[in-house]
Amino acid sequence: MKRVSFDFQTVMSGLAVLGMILAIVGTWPPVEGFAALRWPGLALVYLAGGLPTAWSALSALWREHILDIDLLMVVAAVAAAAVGAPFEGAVLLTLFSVSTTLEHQALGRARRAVEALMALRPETAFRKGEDGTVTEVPTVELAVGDVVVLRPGARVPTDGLILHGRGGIDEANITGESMPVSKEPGQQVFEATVNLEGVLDVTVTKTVGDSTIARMIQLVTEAQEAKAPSERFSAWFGQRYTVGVLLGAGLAFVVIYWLGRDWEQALYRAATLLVAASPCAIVISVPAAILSALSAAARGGVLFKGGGALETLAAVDTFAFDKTGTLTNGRAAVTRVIALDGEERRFLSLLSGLEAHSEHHIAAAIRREALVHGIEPAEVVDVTSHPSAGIVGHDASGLIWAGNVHIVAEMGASVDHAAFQELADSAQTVIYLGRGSTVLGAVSVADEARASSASALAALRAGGVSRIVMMTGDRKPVALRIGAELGLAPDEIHAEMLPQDKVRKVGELARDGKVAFVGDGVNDAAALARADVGIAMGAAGSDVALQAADVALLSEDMTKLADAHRLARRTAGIIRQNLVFAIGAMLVLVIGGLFFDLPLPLAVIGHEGGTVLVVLNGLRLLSDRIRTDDEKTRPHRQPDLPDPASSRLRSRVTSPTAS
Ligand SMILES: Nc1ncnc2c1ncn2[C@@H]1O[C@H](COP(=O)(O)OP(=O)(O)OP(=O)(O)O)[C@@H](O)[C@H]1O
Ligand SMILES: [Zn+2]
Repeated sequence: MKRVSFDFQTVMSGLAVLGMILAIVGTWPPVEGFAALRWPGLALVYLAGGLPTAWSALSALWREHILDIDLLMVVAAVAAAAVGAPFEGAVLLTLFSVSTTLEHQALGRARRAVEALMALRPETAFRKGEDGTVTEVPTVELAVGDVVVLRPGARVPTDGLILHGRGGIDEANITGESMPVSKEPGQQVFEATVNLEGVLDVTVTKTVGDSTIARMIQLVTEAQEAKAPSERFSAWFGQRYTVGVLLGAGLAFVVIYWLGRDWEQALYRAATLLVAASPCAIVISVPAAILSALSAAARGGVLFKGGGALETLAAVDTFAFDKTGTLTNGRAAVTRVIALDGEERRFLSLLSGLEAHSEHHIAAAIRREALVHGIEPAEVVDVTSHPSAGIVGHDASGLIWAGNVHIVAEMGASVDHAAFQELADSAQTVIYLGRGSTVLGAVSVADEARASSASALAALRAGGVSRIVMMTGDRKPVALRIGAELGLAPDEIHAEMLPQDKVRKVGELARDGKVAFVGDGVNDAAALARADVGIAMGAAGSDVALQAADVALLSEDMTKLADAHRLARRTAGIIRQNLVFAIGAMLVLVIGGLFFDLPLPLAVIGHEGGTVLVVLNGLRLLSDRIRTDDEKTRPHRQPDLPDPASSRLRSRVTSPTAS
């Protein structure tokens, strides 16, 4: 439907240009003998350049009671023809038609930038059967649980988990990062990313319809429909203003006539004013910038759910961060295991059986610990999770629980035991496991700050963010250690917070300015919704968080967040430039039309030229460096490589069992 009208527009402006050439040849004195071409040429311009616009403007007026700005152009052209200046009117219609085509093309380019993602999907995949045979099937036929084989150089057909094999994956398509990420069994791979060197078996976790790319396309499509406040304003303004211009031009006609010019001259002046005062440039200046910025951001792995989120982000001066999985990489590792009865393996079996039911980063760390020691998780049923406290379930002998001191207190247990003292004094997360009111033991879990977090916070501060705070459900000592690594002051660190505490704190911060909250977990959803801009860690975060957020970061690289903030500010700046320029140009033309006998063709050139210029200015955002990962422009960037610290943590694992 869009496509058809776009082609129609191009053909019509082509015909208008042809008509204009005929009219020029027929009018221009040096080319004699072609005078017969003048009238058919002018007629063609009026028909091809004016009729479609008049038709759609009149039907909008009739059906939706909306006065289309384009109608002003047609009225001016007709008025020009009526006073014996059909040639000027034709110039107006031709330029108008050509510039409308250019605008369509330019905005279409911004839209298509995202649609190009679709083209990255591989058409077919190699599915491995039960018996190990491999068949090529269309990607759309893949079901959750299927195993596909990826050869080196192949694109990942849909989201999945690596079952066997390891190697580097180029994720630039969806995260904008040029640095390959090395992956091993158990890690996620995303649709359309490229497997570089390994042979991988991948278990499908999402069908093509639900995959990362499908989600991106959906988000961007929604974004294009959710209009930004300034966009709504210019539409509103355009309406009121168009009526105003029509009335103003009518008034000008009356006044100029009354001042003693003949009616033809007065009408010509009025038509010039109509063109000069048309707000086309003002109305297009905002969507041109926003659409381009949204597309650039999407290609850099930052998805805005609407132009409004982009505009609000530009005004944000306070950033609140969740800790686990947001500022830290969420790849926590178990550092110590204390079983009070000395039976470590049975203890880990019970704990991992309980944590098998949790999505929390801590739970994943505990499961991994059990796995590398070849410990079978115990059977635990009837599990409920207590957000920010722990998890409760039942095994064959009754109620068991795991979590922090909150859940210990809730169960009427006590951790006043010499064996736990060392853990409590450490700067690590401590999880107690208990049965009824008895504590069975504890594990400590340590998580590291993302390599990109410190530089991202520094970049945000450099970009004018005045307050940065960290909020976590974790213990104070852990929060202080991570916070110190990231250069946060103690009063910027808030620990032991329940989900509702985070919401309250965001509300408090919002009293002195716009607040962005960045989080990933189920426990962050309410704070994400409360903040002026909620930003979720997209690919790695929970679906609940993604749902509640206004912006999703698909990249693991935190500096993309600072880039997104910079892009938002740059967009706001370009919108301001566009509005100042458009209003300025309009004032010059109107003054020229009123007091300096500005000829109609000049008014037309000024008007259409200005409109095309603001569109091109907005289009500059399309190539913003957020979508590239140019090392030269990012001196501080550090990739999130598996850091030595986390392998140090794992070094106490003595007998990793090979699969
Ligand atoms: N599944 C679980 N198993 C054990 N303990 C848990 C579990 N979920 C939460 N907890 C306990 O509750 C604490 C707070 O959890 P919460 O999810 O609110 O914060 P977090 O995700 O650890 O940190 P952040 O708020 O920075 O993301 C954890 O540090 C842990 O002690
Ligand atoms: Zn216009």
